[in-house]
Amino acid sequence: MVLLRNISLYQFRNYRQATFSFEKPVTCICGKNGSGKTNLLDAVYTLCYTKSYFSASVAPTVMNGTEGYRIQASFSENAEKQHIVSCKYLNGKKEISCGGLIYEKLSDHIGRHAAVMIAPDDIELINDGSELRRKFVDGMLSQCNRDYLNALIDYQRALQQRNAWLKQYARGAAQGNDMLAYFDDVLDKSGSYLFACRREWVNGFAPFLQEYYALLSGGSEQVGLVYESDLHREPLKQLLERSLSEDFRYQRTMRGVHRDDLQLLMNGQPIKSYGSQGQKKSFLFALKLAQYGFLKKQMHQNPILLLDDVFEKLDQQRMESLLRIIRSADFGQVILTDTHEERIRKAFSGNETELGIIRL
Ligand SMILES: Nc1ncnc2c1ncn2[C@@H]1O[C@H](COP(=O)(O)OP(=O)(O)OP(=O)(O)O)[C@@H](O)[C@H]1O
Repeated sequence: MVLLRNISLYQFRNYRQATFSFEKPVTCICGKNGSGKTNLLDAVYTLCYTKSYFSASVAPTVMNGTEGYRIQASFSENAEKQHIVSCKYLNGKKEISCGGLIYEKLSDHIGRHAAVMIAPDDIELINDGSELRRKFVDGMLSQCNRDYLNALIDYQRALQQRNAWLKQYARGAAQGNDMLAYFDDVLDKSGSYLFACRREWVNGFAPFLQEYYALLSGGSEQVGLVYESDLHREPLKQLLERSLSEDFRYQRTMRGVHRDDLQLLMNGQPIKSYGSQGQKKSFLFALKLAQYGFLKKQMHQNPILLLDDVFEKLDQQRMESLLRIIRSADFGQVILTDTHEERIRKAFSGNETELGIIRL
């Protein structure tokens, strides 16, 4: 099992310079509000995914008043085999290396180390629009399928270029349909592949979701998910041709896999509209644990589970269920944060040897 052994942060968020060790299967980062617990989890996430979980742009992750950051961590596969992963950001350029080799493209690092984060604002995955759910699926599939990641990059680039072309055309600054035909070819090839992968993914993912929901809630509700896409009815090429007049009118591409969504269902009804707050929480945790189960199966490695402040928001029964699940043999390294050290110690009483504490 791959384990994170230690991590050093330099000018990352509130850390000028700090090093932390992880010696136990479960590590709890304890400290007062604003002491940097979430930032430390985010540093671990950044080393796995090449970017922050919490900030879309890099600027907020660089310590105020400085020009860049460095995060470096040691991972071990067994007692003899260790390797260093390093992420450096300076003057607008990010560089990642693994085992001393610098990646040509940051995306080449995706899939090397898996992590799953559960954070308080994640409930948006259920309540907000489709973009977050697409990102959730894309993040998961990009981790375990390089062709998916490449197709996603191609699709997004062609989509941006097509939208820019449509705007130029409306201003009279672009002519001819050669470029449009080229964009449509790229969108068709990459988009059709994304669609096929997402359709297959739903079938593999759903059993994990159902299993973890039942374990967490102990309830009798049936949960499920439906992949919604126009491509179920029509090939992408045809769809793009048919919606072209609409695209010209709105100056952007109105149809395609960038409009796909996931319907999250409880007893056949959308959980967003019908679920109680408690059911939504259980659903969210089940989604994330299913992400863990799916990645583990596809990548043949235990992702690192990162739990930010989750016990604060859970009732006693869900907290106990979650602890039982993450301490089972299916789960590897867990790093969590809590303001109350006592709460965590109590939760682990009888299993103290599993628990390490980092005090900030
Ligand atoms: N780029 C940055 N430069 C300097 N400080 C930063 C930067 N980004 C965030 N911080 C500081 O980090 C602190 C927040 O850290 P973090 O969110 O990790 O705290 P926390 O311990 O998780 O808190 P809580 O228990 O409230 O969730 C804040 O004091 C914030 O001002």
